[in-house]
Amino acid sequence: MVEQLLEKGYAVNVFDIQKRFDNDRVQFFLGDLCDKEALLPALQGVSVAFHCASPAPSSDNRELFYKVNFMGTKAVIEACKEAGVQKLVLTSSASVVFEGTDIKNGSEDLPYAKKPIDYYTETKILQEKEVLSANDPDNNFFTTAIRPHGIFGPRDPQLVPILIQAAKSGKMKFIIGDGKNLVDFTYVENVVHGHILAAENLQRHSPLCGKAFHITNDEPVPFWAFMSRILTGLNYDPPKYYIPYWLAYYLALFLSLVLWLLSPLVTIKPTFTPMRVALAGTFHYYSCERAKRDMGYKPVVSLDEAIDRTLQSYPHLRRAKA
Ligand SMILES: NC(=O)C1=CN([C@@H]2O[C@H](COP(=O)(O)OP(=O)(O)OC[C@H]3O[C@@H](n4cnc5c(N)ncnc54)[C@H](OP(=O)(O)O)[C@@H]3O)[C@@H](O)[C@H]2O)C=CC1
Ligand SMILES: CC(C)CCC[C@@H](C)[C@H]1CC[C@H]2C3=C(CC[C@]12C)[C@@]1(C)CCC(=O)C[C@@H]1CC3
Repeated sequence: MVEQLLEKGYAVNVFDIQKRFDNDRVQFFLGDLCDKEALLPALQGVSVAFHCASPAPSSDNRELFYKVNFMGTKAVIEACKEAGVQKLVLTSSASVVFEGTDIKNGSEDLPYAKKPIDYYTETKILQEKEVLSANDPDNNFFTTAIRPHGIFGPRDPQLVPILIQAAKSGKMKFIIGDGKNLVDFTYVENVVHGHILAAENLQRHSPLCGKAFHITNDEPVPFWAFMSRILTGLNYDPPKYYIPYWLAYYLALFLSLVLWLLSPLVTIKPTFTPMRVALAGTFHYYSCERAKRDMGYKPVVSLDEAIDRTLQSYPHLRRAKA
């Protein structure tokens, strides 16, 4: 996000809880977004704020999600209003409508999940509702939400590293379900492109005000074909045995129950959580027609090119050939 904004000639302030990069062209502010007072200096003189922070879904910490995604988002909104920021673009998630059952070409009109698959998703819903309802043209404050899905690309600490870690420990042997379920994986540059278009098109009377938009690669792929391509691209064997979806789901549920019972004694993070099994074994792809129509969105990097660039960016995860 920072790199594309700078490339387009925008001045950028970054607010984050840890400093993970150095760039002379960026003003960096260190702090917790739950602290409104800490946010204010970063927002002085700013016209657009992008709120992309969240604890990682794998942290599975209900209180932390509630504190950062819900209470923290309220603090971000208050701070934006107090500092005179005119536009707030939230990074939401397409998962706000996902309940663990198939979604095919889902539109933004699907209702929020009544039974979200985890605490992360539960608080992404609360967060999105807060941001969209804060849209207030009378006070010159405009809000919108971008809902990406399955973000991947260079430097992402989740998708490829978690997959390769699982392969290294011999856990990537099984295809969950029949392997035909289509899913969206979205290249990070397309996600960023959608955010910047949203900011540029968000203004009084625009259809973006108070609304959510899917941003995807617009090329749904079978979940297991995508995983296999990443694995083989980094010299790991693709999974080849099939396990029925419900068997995998109930095994993961049972495992999480056992680990919860053992949690006073030992903390173990399982690779196959019920949430990951649900994501691996169902259809979940979304239409980005509304973003095309209302902000002129079109993916700028194709899935093929995105996978190649991603594979090249992780030389340290490549397995040496025997
Ligand atoms: N990855 C995906 O597939 C998808 C992600 N999203 C959303 O995209 C956004 C970015 O996610 P992603 O790039 O994956 O995750 P990252 O972990 O890379 O980015 C989130 C950032 O938020 C920071 N952060 C967490 N808590 C706070 C806090 N209290 N105050 C300030 N900063 C904080 C994190 O810091 P630190 O790492 O130090 O905790 C991290 O730098 C999130 O809103 C996520 O919900 C939506 C759909 C799909
Ligand atoms: C062990 C394997 C079965 C799976 C390894 C890859 C997974 C780590 C990823 C596959 C789909 C990804 C995904 C997300 C995180 C990483 C995966 C589970 C999200 C949950 C991230 C946050 C969101 O908002 C939705 C994403 C859906 C897809």
